[in-house]
Amino acid sequence: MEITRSTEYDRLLARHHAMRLRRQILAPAAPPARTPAGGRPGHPYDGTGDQRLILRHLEQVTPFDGLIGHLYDDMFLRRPYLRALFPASMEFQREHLERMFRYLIEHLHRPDHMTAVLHQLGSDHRKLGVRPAHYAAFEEALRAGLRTHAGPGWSEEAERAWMRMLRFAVGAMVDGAESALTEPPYWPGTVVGHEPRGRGTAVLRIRTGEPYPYRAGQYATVESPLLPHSWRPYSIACAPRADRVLEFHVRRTGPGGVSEALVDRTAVGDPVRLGPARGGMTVDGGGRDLLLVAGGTGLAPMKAIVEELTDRRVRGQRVHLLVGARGRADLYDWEALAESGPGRPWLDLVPVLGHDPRPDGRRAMDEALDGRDWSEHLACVSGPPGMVDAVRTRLLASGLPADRIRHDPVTTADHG
Ligand SMILES: NC(=O)C1=CN([C@@H]2O[C@H](COP(=O)(O)OP(=O)(O)OC[C@H]3O[C@@H](n4cnc5c(N)ncnc54)[C@H](O)[C@@H]3O)[C@@H](O)[C@H]2O)C=CC1
Repeated sequence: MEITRSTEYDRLLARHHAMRLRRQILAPAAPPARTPAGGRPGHPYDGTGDQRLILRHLEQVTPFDGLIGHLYDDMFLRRPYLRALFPASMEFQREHLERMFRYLIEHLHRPDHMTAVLHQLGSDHRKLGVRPAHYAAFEEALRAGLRTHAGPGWSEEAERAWMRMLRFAVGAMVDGAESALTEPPYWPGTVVGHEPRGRGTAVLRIRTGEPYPYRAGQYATVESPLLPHSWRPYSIACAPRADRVLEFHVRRTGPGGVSEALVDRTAVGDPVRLGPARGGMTVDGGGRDLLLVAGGTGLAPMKAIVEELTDRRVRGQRVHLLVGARGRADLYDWEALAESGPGRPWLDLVPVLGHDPRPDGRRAMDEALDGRDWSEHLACVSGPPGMVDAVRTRLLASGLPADRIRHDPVTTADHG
C-alpha cells in the first residue's frame, strides 16, 4: 500500500499512544494493588488468584448484559464523543464483549494461552478507529459499571482483580496492534458485481484498491457505509486473483443487519471496506484426499479451496465436496460449480438436499457421509454452527483425528 502522509502520521500517532499506554500499564500498579499489572517484563501475569477472586464474586456482576449495559451507559455519558466509534445498534458489540469477558475469566489461570487471540483482537481493533488511549476510557467505564451493577456490597478486592485482568488483556491487545502496524487496518473496495440468487442470497464481487493478501479458505470482515462500524465476517469465495476481485456469498438472515444491507441495499459501484484476512481453514500440502462439507452459504470457502486446488493440486489427490442445501432451488451457485466438472475429474461434487432431521434424528448430511471411510482424509467443514458441530462430532467418532478437521470459529451472531 502506498504510504500517504496521513497514514504515516496515523501510524506515528498510534505508536506514540501505544508507548504512552504501555508506560502506564507497566508502571507500578496504582495503590493499593501490590500484584504486578499484567504482563510486566520478567514478571509474567499469574492470573490464578485473580480468577479465583473474580469467580468468588461473580454473582454480584452477572448477568453480564446488565454489567455491560452500565459500562456503556457510563462511557457514553462521560465521553459522548466515543459513541461515534460504535455502530448504531450495540447488540453485536454487547454480545462480543460478553463473550470476551467469559473467555478471559475462563482462561485467566493460563494467560499465555490467550496471547495469540488477544494480539489478533488488538490488531483487528485498529479498523474500528480504536486508539490505545481509548482503552483508558474503557477501564474507567468498566470500574464504574462493576460498582453500579454490584451495588453497595461490592468487593474492592474483586474490583482490583478485574482491573488487573483488563490491563493484562489490554497490554496484549496493544502489543498486537503495534506488531501489525505494517498491515493496513482495512482495505477500501468497490462492489463490481451484485447478483441476487434467491432466498435472500446474493453473490457479491468486490475489487480492492490495493492488493489484498489472503489464502483460499480464509474470511474477511466487511463493513458497509450503510451501517458504519458494523463489521461482519464472510468467507472469500474465490482463490486470490490478479485483478484484485474477491467473491462473497451473503445470505440475509434477518432485518437490519450487515447481510441485509449487502443483499438488499447495495449495488455495483458502492464502496465497502474489508478487514484483514483471517482464519485457519486453509489446505496445506500433504496431498491427502480432501473432504469438504458445506451447508448453505458455507459453500463460499469451499469454492475458493477448490479453485486453489485446480492450480496447486498434488497429483492423484481427490476432493469430495458435499453441498448441503434445503432444496434444489437453494443450490444458489451450483451452475458455477458444475460447469467446471469436466475440467476437474478429481472433484466429486455431491448435492445433499433436505434440512430437517427425520424422525430417527438423522439428516441428509448423515446419509451422505455414511458408508465411506474418511479417516485418512483432511476435512474442512463450513456452514450453520449446528451443522459444523454435528459433522465434526461424527467425523471424530469415525476415527478422523481432531487436527485433520478444520473449521472457522463462527457463531450464530456473526452473520447478522
Ligand atoms: N456467507 C459465508 O461466507 C459463510 C457463512 N457461514 C454460515 O453458514 C450458514 C449458512 O446459512 P444458510 O445458508 O441459511 O444455511 P441453511 O440453514 O439453509 O442450511 C444449509 C444446509 O446445511 C445443512 N444443515 C443445517 N443444519 C444442519 C445440522 N444440524 N446437521 C447437518 N446438516 C445441517 C442442511 O443440508 C441444510 O440444508 C450461516 O450460519 C452462516 O453464518 C459459514 C461460513 C461462511
